[in-house]
Amino acid sequence: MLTADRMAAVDANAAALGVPRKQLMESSGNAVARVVRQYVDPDDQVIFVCGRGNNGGDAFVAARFLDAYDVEVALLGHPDRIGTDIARKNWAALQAAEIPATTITDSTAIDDLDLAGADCIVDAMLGTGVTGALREPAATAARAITAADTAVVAVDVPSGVDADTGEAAGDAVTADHVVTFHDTKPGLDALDAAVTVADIGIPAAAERFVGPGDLLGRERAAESHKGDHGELLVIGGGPYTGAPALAGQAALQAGADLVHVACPESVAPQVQGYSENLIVHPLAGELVTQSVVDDLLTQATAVDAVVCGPGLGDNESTRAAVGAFLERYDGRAVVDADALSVVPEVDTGATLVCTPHQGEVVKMGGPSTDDREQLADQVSDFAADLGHTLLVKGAHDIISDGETTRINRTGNPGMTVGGTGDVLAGVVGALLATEEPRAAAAVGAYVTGRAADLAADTVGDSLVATDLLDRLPEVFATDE
Ligand SMILES: NC(=O)C1=CN([C@@H]2O[C@H](COP(=O)(O)OP(=O)(O)OC[C@H]3O[C@@H](n4cnc5c(N)ncnc54)[C@H](O)[C@@H]3O)[C@@H](O)[C@H]2O)[C@@H](O)CC1
Ligand SMILES: [K+]
Repeated sequence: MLTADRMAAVDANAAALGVPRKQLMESSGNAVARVVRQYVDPDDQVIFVCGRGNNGGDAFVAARFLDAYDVEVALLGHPDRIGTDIARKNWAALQAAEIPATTITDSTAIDDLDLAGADCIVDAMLGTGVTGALREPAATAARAITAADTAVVAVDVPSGVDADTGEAAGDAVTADHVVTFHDTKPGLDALDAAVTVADIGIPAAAERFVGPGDLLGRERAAESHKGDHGELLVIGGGPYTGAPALAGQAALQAGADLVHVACPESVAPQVQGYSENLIVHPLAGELVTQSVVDDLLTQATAVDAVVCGPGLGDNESTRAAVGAFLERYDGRAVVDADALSVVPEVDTGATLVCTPHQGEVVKMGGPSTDDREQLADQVSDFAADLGHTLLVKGAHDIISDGETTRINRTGNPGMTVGGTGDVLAGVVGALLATEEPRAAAAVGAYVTGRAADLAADTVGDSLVATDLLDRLPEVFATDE
C-alpha cells in the first residue's frame, strides 16, 4: 500500500535506476488497455476522457494499444497546455497514427461526446495530481461519465477522488474498475469498484534502496520562519571536542535552524572555536555525568530533537548519565558512538534512531553476518526488539524500524576516516527534528553518502570529515 507521495518517490528512484517515467507510462497504458479489453468486443466504441497531466498520458498510450477498436480520445483543454513532456509525446504519437482525437475546451462541448453510446469509457482526467474539487470542464465531464450507464474504467484513481483517502472534495467519477499501478493506494479500499494493481516494471530496488526520490517533497516553504526547520541539541564532548562540533555543523548544513551543543565546560571553548554558528552550553565538570542530567533535560525539552553521543567517550559515569537522561527523556533522539551501548538496557519513552556501525551493533547485542540480505532481516528483528529505528552503517547501510527495511548504497571506503559518523549523526538529527524516524535515517544515510561521493570525486583518498560538510548543501540542492 503506497501513498501518492511514496509513489512519487518510488517513481523517481526507478528513474535513477534507469527505468524512466516514459517507460512506466508505456506499461501503465498497456495495463489499462488489458483491462478495457475485458469490457468490450471487436468494433465496440471506447471513449477516453483525458486530462493534461500524466494520468491523461497513460490513456493516450492505452488508446494506441486499443487502436483496433472504435476509439475516440477527448482531451480536456488545449494540446499546447499538456503539462508534461512524456504526455505531450504520447499525444503527438496519437496524431501521427491518425487515432481520432478531439479537444474539449469548455463544459458545453461535453454533450458533443456521445458518452451514453460508448461501450466503455476510460476516465483519465485526473490521477494522483488532483488538488481540491474538480474544476470545469472536468466537473461536468465527471457527472456525464457517471450518468452514462456504461462500463467505466478509471486510470489510477477515479477522477476527483483522493488516492490516499478515497474521498472527493466535489464531483468525482464513479468507476466500475480502477487500474492502479505498482501497488494499491490507501483510498481505493473505500471505493465500490474492482481494482487491478498493474505491475508496470518498477524494480523492487526502487523501494528497497534509498534514492533521490526520497528527497522529494521536502522543499522549504518560501515563507518559513526561524525554528520551522528544527532546533537541535547535541550532547557530546569530554574526551573529544571535534565530534560534537562536526555533528552540530552537519546539522546546520542539513537544514536545522538552530543547533545547541551541550558539552563539559572544560572543552566548551574548543567546541565553540570550531564554529561561531553553534550555540555552546557549558556543563559543569570535565565529563558528562549524573550531576548535569537535570540541566540536559531542561535543554532537551526546549528543542525538537537531540543527538546524544559524539565525543562523550567510553566511561562508566558518562554511561550512567546517558542512561538517566534517556530514562526521563520522551522526545526524539539520535543515539551514536559511546552512548549506543546504553540503549538495550534503558527503559525510555523517547523515540530513538540508533546509528551503530557493524561492530557497535554487535556490542549492543545485535546481529553479525557478511551476507547483506541476511543482515537486513536480522537488523529488522533487532530494531523490533529494541523498539527503535536502527541505521547500521557499513559498505551498504541498513535502515530499519522493524517494519520497513531500506538499504542505502551511497558512500565510499573513504568514509572510514574519523568524524564521518559524527556528520551522519548530525544530519539524521536535523532531519529527525521535522521528519519521521525512518525517513530521517534513510535520507540522512543517503545524503551523507552522496556528500562523501562528491567529495571523493575531487579529493580522492584524502577525504576528511569536514569535506562532507562542504558538500551537504549541494546534495540537498541538486537532488530535490
Ligand atoms: N509513479 C507514478 O506516480 C506514476 C504515475 N503515472 C500516472 O501519472 C498520474 C499522475 O500524473 P500527474 O502528476 O501529471 O497528475 P494528474 O495527471 O493526476 O493531474 C495533473 C493535472 O491536473 C490538473 N488539476 C489538478 N487539480 C485539478 C482540479 N481540481 N481540477 C481540474 N484540474 C486539476 C493540473 O493542473 C494538471 O494539469 C498518476 O495518477 C498515474 O496515472 C503512471 O504513468 C505511472 C507511474
Ligand atoms: K483517473
